Amino acid sequence: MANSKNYDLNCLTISELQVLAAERMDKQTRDYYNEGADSGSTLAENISAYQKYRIRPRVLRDVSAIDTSVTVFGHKTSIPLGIASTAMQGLAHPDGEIATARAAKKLDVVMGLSSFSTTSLEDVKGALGDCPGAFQLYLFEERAKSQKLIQRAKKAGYKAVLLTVDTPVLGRRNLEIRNQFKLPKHLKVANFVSDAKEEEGEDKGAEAIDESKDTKEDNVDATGSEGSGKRAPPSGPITFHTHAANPTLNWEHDIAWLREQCHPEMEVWVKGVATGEDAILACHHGVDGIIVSNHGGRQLNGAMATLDALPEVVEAVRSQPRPIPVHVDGGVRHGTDVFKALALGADFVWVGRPILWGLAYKGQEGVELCLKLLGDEIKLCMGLAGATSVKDINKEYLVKFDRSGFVSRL
Ligand SMILES: Cc1cc2nc3c(=O)[nH]c(=O)nc-3n(C[C@H](O)[C@H](O)[C@H](O)COP(=O)(O)O)c2cc1C
Ligand SMILES: CC(C)CC(=O)C(=O)O
Repeated sequence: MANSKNYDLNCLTISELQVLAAERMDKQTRDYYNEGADSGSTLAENISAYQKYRIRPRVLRDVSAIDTSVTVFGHKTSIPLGIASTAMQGLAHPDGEIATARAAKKLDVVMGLSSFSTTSLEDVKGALGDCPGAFQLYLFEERAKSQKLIQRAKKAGYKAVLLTVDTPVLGRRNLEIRNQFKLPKHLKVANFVSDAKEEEGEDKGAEAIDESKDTKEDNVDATGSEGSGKRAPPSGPITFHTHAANPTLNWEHDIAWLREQCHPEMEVWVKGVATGEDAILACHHGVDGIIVSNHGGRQLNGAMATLDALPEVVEAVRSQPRPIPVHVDGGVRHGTDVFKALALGADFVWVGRPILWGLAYKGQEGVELCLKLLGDEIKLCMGLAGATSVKDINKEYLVKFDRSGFVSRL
């Protein structure tokens, strides 16, 4: 019998964690965390895409020692899975990103931190200690603000900047609109407090970043467009509805600038690539790595599932003279999903919502539980499939089913 004393018997799977978390979140938070854009079909397909593949287990391979470690951002980490950057974790639990960082440190897992965190990037890095952190960047049209943030991330010791590239405009999230999403007054978008203070004067700082003043219209249209095609760059206090999206982002103008700001201390990654063409451009523009992502199905609904986009990105990158690492996120809910993504060529996998569910369930302990469940599942899957190290996992371990149920080798 499995050693049950190490487990939370109320929560043995990520699906159970999702249910337990849902009971603990208020409606606005639950809807904001869980929804996808529009009908949510890309969110659903991110998850179901994993069911198109089955594992071909190999036997008699001596799996008495299994090594799940991999090197990411120059650091050897315990599992081939990291914590994806998700905004405003203070909504899930009072300890917010600090609880997540402590869990990451304890289990030696890489953490991505959102620009729009409710704890400052310095405090989060403090909690992470030597554990590697990657800072997710929304590059604002007003570059000076982003430049400051990049310098702060560098000084704090983040290993990489993950530039989010799938948000030229914000996707349409209907529950967020219907709920008239507002950051509760006790929370703040912590990385921009000092900007607000400088602009508005010390006493007005907190007020200047108060998302609770968002209007319904802000939620509907984050581009500032008035329907004429003309738009003004966002101004005033930095809130996610006004500043996260940047329709001017482009390869020529922004990537070289970002590399100059970050190198050599921090790597520059692009998060949100979903095609072979863009993967090749990423290589040409000298980025250090790619995260295949569709923002957890929160941006372009109707986009391919990330697992379906992964093979063309991997193939494109491998065709280049200087291949760069390829990571993937979206829909990962079990260790076997991680195994399948690795088998399709990903070097590493990130997980978003399940971490938020862990946080909502029990703060740091809940995030640890989430990571432990996934980590144990990865190790178990490797053992049962006959793979003793992550580098050995390749497409020979998979078959794919098509719609008619036909099974093919890859
Ligand atoms: C509530 C929520 C907030 C998010 N915030 C950000 C963010 O601030 N920056 C970003 O690049 N991605 C953000 N993401 C996307 C995640 O980084 C990641 O791509 C996605 O969650 C992966 O899908 P999964 O949730 O199915 O694992 C967010 C996702 C969720 C669910
Ligand atoms: C736009 C954000 C600041 C948060 C985000 O990326 C998300 O809600 O998906």
